[in-house]
Amino acid sequence: MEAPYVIVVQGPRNSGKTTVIKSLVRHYTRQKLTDVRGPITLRANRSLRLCFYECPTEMSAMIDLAKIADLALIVIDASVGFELETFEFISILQNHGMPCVMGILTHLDQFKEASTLRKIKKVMKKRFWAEVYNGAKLFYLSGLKNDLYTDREIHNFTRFISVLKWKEMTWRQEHSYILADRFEMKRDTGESAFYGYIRGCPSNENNFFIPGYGEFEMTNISEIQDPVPQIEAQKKKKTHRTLKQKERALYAPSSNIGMLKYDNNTGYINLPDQYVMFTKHQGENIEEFTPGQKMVRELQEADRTLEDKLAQREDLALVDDIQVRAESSESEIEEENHLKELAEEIKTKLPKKEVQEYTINDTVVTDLTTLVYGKKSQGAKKVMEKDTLDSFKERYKPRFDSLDNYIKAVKNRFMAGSDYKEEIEKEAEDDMDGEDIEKEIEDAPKSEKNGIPKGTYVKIEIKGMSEELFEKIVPECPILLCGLKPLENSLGYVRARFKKHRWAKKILKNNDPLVISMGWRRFQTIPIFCTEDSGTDRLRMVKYTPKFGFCMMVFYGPLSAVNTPIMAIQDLEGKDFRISGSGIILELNSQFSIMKKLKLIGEPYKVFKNTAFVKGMFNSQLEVTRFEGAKIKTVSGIRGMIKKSSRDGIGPPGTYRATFEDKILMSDIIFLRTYYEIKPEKFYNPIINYAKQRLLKTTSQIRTERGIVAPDNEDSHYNPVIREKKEFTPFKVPKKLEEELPFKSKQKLTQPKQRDETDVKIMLNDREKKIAFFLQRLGTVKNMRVKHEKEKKEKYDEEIAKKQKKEDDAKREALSRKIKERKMKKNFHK
Ligand SMILES: Nc1nc2c(ncn2[C@@H]2O[C@H](COP(=O)(O)OP(=O)(O)OP(=O)(O)O)[C@@H](O)[C@H]2O)c(=O)[nH]1
Repeated sequence: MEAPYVIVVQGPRNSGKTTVIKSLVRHYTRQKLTDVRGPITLRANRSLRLCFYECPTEMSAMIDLAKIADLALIVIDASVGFELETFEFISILQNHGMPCVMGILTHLDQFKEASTLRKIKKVMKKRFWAEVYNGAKLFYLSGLKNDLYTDREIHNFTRFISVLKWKEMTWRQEHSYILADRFEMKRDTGESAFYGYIRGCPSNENNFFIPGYGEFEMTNISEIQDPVPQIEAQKKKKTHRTLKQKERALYAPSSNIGMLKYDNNTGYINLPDQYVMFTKHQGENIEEFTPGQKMVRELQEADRTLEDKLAQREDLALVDDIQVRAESSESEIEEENHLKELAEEIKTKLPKKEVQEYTINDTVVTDLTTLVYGKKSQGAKKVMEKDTLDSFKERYKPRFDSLDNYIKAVKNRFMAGSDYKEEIEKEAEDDMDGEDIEKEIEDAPKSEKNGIPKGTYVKIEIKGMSEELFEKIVPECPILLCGLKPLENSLGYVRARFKKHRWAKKILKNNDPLVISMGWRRFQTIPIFCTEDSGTDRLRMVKYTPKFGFCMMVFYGPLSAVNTPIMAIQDLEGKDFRISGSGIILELNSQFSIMKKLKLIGEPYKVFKNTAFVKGMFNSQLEVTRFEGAKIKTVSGIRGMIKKSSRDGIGPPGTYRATFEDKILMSDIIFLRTYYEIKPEKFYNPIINYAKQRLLKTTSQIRTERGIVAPDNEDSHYNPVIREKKEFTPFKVPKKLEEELPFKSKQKLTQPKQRDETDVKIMLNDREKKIAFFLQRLGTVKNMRVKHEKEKKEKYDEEIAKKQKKEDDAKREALSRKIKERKMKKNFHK
């Protein structure tokens, strides 16, 4: 049986998480929640039970809930857009197994224009798909009605939930856990009890780990009545699909449902006025009441207890032990007959010997609980009558010499202990065949071996949680009781593949503390980043995580199985994107050897042929002796070996003699590559929920807090490297030698033509050739058209110019004629 599926409703502040849960609860149960706190379990339909949990924005709660969510509802306020919490939560989900995810877009009523709304929906959907996966479901809740989302939209939404394919996750299948929906503390014994469904795998834990609180020893686990039992288990026949009103169930002990309210230790019944039936009203007529109501009213009006009343009556008394001798009534006889029939039936199925002990004795009436478990039962007491007991003893004399032995034998029958197994095995030799025994042995210890099955509602009592600690538990933050595997209880070193999150602002620095979420645990540790040198098994330390790629991370902490995902956070309460990176466990070990690369640099002191004295690499003769035989190299690539420390007088202390494969230059730099082993810090600090925790700070956090400037090392500055161009003397080949050389190696008078690098010949396929040819033709047509138009325009311009010229000539002629005429007139007057 599956426990109710956990639906985590997550979103930034005021995005509408509470309203979504309230609307869903109203849809499923027709009940109104006044506040939303802790897990809310309800029956969605005949075969589906759901448990809603509103996720707070605290990182710890987000991590814990992401680990147990079967469906994550991500509520996004469309009027604000995507916020960091949403991205963080999606990241955490992806890291811890990625359950089903659905998005809900709220506050859409704030967009008045339809076109804007359409655009917003489109943009948000695209972004959501990019973050989650292509095709992820995103719902639009377009507004409120009576402070809840509209029935139609919620109805459509729930249809998707009811047909959802719930994912199975490896981590959960291997671990059992409980999301506590109620908790209480027995102050006298100091034991605290947590109630919830067993999830994941069957539980057979002795200890439970509560993330944020620590590990506690379990004192008792008991199955109790399921507050929202599954209907299918009760009724096999399916009569209807939808739930009847009385089949709707809601269990939300931390929320206020109106009728029931629990605080840490007490439960209250809060009855609305319309349901108050038996409170006395003024002027009521008792004669109109039903007989039942009358009896209640009489009891309410009684002024003395039954005991007081009896005390006054001498003829009556209460007795503690009542001996019962059953008078055989008709129905009892019938029942006995039935039992006899049953016994006969058993006899035919079981071996004779086995049945003998259990033959139903119609005269034996006894308290089985006392007989079997040695405790007195709380119900009515029945005792064995003496004469019956004698006949009982008589009957079993041959097999059991005393009643005690018989009782012991019967007890053994009820216990899955060794006695039982031994006896069965012994009997099997006599008269049972092998198959039956195997089956019985298998059946007997099953409940012990496999634990309490998942989906069972249990009460878990633990000890060791102080009252002070218990007071700190609030239903708003999830309380998980997680089972741990033996490996997960031990500490050691973990090697993981790690990648900085692309949104983490800064690359992570070696030895800076990190909060790691791994398995059920959250803890702070000091990691060392390293890479695996290619071709070797060496782990080489790197100072920072790469900006984009993967690297290794080694840290100390509680162990988890290989391939368990991990997630790292540097600042739990930071304002920027809080997730620093993620990875996966590759290896567990008691120690890892990480090497730090060291490059020692020296320069030649004196150079002989292939031998040179090198100074500046070491400071003393002793240092040199440790490195005798080590390989060295010059920057120009000439390899060599350290031979011996130089004799006194040659060079400064630490100078040594080395041989090279070629003669080195005085200007060469010689370097020696060595490795220095470093050990990761043995630091592990579990994250707690119940108090403000002192966490280790990074160096940069301390510097910022105290206003300390980072030390400025001149050597660490990046300076532009300016290299003078070296002029080499031209290479001369003696004339005689050149004459003997083949033509290929002779110096050429003309240099070969330099190929233009940009001139790359493109090989076209047939289709591309066709396209190119077509484009070329189009180009020709276009060019012709342009040419034609140009000619036409030139012609037109020419004509216009000609016309203009003609007009100008005519004007000029007319003007000159006029001038001539005036002159002639003047001359005539003279
Ligand atoms: N106009 C409008 N208001 C909404 C919508 N959804 C929620 N609200 C309002 O937004 C406010 C916050 O809603 P809640 O459901 O309390 O949001 P929450 O995410 O639970 O808030 P916290 O619990 O404070 O983080 C309430 O006043 C709601 O009535 C919506 O779709 N449209």
